[in-house]
Amino acid sequence: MAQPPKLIAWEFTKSCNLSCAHCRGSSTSKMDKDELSTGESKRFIDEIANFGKPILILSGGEPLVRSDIFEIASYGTHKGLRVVMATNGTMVTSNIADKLKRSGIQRVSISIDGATARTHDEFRGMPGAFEGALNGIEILKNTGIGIQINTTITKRNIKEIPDIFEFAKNIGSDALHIFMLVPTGRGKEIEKDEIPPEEYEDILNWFYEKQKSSPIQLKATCAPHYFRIALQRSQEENKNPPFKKEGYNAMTRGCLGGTGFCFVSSKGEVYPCGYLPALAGNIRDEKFEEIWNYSKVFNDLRDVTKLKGKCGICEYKNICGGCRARAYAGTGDYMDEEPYCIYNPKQKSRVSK
Ligand code: HEM
Ligand SMILES: C[C@H]1O[C@@H](n2cnc3c(N)ncnc32)[C@H](O)[C@@H]1O
Ligand code: MET
Ligand code: SF4
Repeated sequence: MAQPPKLIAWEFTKSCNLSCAHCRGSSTSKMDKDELSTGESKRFIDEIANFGKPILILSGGEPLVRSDIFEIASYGTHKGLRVVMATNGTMVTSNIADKLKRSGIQRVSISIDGATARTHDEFRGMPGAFEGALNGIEILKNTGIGIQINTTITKRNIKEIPDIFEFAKNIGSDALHIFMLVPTGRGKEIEKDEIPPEEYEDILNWFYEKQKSSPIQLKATCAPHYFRIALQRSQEENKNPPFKKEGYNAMTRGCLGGTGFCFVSSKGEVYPCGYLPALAGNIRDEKFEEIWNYSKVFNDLRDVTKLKGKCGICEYKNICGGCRARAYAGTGDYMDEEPYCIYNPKQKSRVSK
């Protein structure tokens, strides 16, 4: 039987006050009537808590758009889950930050996609989004909630990443997590803004160098080949790889979709991650535990022998495994090779297609 998930990201609502260029959920201000109700949300938390004790990421859309978010966060905390929230930061007020704190939320991620207001606002589709996020960060910090900065890397901000790192340190955040643009949802429309594979390699090597002396945690999410790079580099340097196994700063394996992580949509659909539209089931029809244990897609993802192309013959397939969402976006097959990796596996045997 599979281990219960260590992390669940929950699109608590699809609705959002922004309309970012890359948004995987294609979120807008439109409210969806079919979202899980407060009661359904609590029953979902009961199911999760009876099964495991994962970190529950309340995400969206913009989770603060829903007024029952505090009730749900408190409910999760009381059931023994570590509840965190992902927000664009623009809706945070002192009152909201107090309620988040009281609901037991210990860390909140705020997305910052540029070191300047201009880059961030253009990407996030709203003038003032940068100021709003900075204001939100300040308030959350004053309330004593831990801050994580989430940054999606694209051609539009690649040159600003060192400044975003400085920014994340200066505002006293606990962590900077970088995300790689996945061409899904509205992200499909800005596919041209994906940085080329060689630049991925450069930025992830830069990231590896920085994490050696960084006072804040640096984590590359959805860049599974960071694990290959960090392993290659640490072997060259005769060092242990820089990965923690437990807690908020854990990094265990390249892609955790289906093995340690899953995504639940606002309508209760369960997916390996928010960027891979391969449906595993719906919590309205089946128990979450059954979907997690028995769905085809999760079982496929747990079996590295099913990986195709160069991922299938790669000596790093157990710790990297490629981005399954990017493979799916490229060919429609989520077990196909990761298209944004420049590494050539040593084994030259026949590549299964
Ligand atoms: C919307 C915001 C967030 C999203 C979409 C997100 C997404 C993800 C994803 C997709 C993974 C799995 C890595 C992979 O499959 O490549 C992950 C891992 C993780 N995230 Fe986040 N995350 C968010 C916010 C947070 C927050 C706020 C925290 C902590 C307070 C956090 C802590 C972690 C940890 C501990 C892991 C596990 C890493 C491992 O064991 O390898 N994340 N996140
Ligand atoms: C949780 C994080 O996911 C980011 N995010 C939203 N859509 C995409 C996408 N298509 N590709 C990569 N990251 C994305 C948000 O900007 C937020 O920072
Ligand atoms: N709206 C939040 C953010 O921008 C969380 C979800 S993004 C798909 O970070
Ligand atoms: S990325 Fe987040 S803030 Fe931007 S539109 Fe999507 S849900 Fe809203």
